[in-house]
Amino acid sequence: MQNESDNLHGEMQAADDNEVVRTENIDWDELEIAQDNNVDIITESGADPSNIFTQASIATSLCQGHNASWVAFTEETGNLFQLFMNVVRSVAAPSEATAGFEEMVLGTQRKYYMLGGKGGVGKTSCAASLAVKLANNGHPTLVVSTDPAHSLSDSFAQDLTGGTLVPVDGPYSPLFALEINPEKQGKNFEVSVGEVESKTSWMAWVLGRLQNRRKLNKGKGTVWLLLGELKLGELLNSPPPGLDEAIAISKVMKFLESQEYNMFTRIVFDTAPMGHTLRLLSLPDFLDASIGKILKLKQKIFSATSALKSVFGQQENQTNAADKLEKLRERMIKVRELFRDTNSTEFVIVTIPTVMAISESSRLCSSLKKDNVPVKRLVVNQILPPSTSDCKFCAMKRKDQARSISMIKSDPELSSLTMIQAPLVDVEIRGVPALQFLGDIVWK
Ligand SMILES: Nc1ncnc2c1ncn2[C@@H]1O[C@H](COP(=O)(O)OP(=O)(O)OP(=O)(O)O)[C@@H](O)[C@H]1O
Repeated sequence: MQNESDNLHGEMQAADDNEVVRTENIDWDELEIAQDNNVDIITESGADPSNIFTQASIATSLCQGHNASWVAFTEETGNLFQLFMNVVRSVAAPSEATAGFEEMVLGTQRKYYMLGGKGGVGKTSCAASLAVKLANNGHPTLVVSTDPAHSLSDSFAQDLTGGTLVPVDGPYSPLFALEINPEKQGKNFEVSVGEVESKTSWMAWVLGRLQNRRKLNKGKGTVWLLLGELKLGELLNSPPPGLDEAIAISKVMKFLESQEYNMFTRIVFDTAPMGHTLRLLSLPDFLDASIGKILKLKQKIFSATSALKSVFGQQENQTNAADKLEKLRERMIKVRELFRDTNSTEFVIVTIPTVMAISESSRLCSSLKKDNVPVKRLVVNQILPPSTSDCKFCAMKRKDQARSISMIKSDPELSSLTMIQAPLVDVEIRGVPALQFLGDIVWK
């Protein structure tokens, strides 16, 4: 088998442009070699019908935007190309509404797409396939995972774990991917808060001593009281849910402002499972309250008398820590604004056709709307493709899925969204050609 595969690779690499190579089966790697070498492939797939979908999947990818073409046939049935293409068409177009991809691709001003939903529904595959499609349609694109359980590396079949932008090979326009570790960002926040806390505790102690000795007037006593009220330890011990991800997103926003990265016209976020994302949305209000206190305190301390200034020999460090927090708060406000900006941002909910997933998606949708987050599209992923010969299990599953889809249609929150139905495919969605294939089905 290994030899057969090696032979095929060699044959395709050695082939001249538009030469025809015959093979029984090709996989994604071979497909890439064929594309690179502009080789036409004839797949003699045998009479095994279970092979048809895989071959059809490869066929659509191969024919998309490349000079290579694809034909499959068996000796028994003759030319199966038409049959395969029919399968592709029926599987690729189960949806009643299209995703409105034309609108997503329109314009050169920067747009952000946040994909979110319950864990395991296919958020990452949908986000990565959207990024590939946007890049293939002329947009320099960045895809970022802020989900602590990253699967973007697996999806692109590339190591993206370094926390830096990694170029993805394949699409026509530049595509970069980034896995950002939200927990690490959260830790940096703890350090900043910790710095302020240790300094303020120390100052509180000094101020208390001074006040006891009646060296402070009433006004400075107020500063002392304020210090006591801060309770920064609480902030540290129980950081607000979603903080990690909020910081991660704000970091991305920060570097996107720099000239080096302003070429990106589409940014796709693969967000953490929806609980986190939801709580993230209320975060800036929390930060306003908590960091606001720190900032107020900073102003009070800085307007203190020169006698106090001499006491605070470490004023410089304290300023840095408070400044860091102030900057963080400003960035958080930007994230909140970004989440709510209808012109530049859209939150796409990804779900699967089960009652549980749809109920959760409905709650997510309701919260997003309440928070004024623009949400227009709902991807219902992993729908069983049409079949004429269902086993009992598949027939039951199909019935369940149909019921779930009608539930969406009558759901008060979800029914107003554009529903994009994406089929469950029988190949693993892994690597750029596979993502391109999925993208062409989902994002139309
Ligand atoms: N339409 C589909 N057909 C077949 N397999 C799919 C489809 N969509 C996703 N998958 C597969 O399902 C698995 C989970 O997908 P993915 O990682 O995209 O989900 P996720 O929602 O991002 O999960 P997590 O929250 O755990 O990161 C992967 O193995 C992926 O290849």
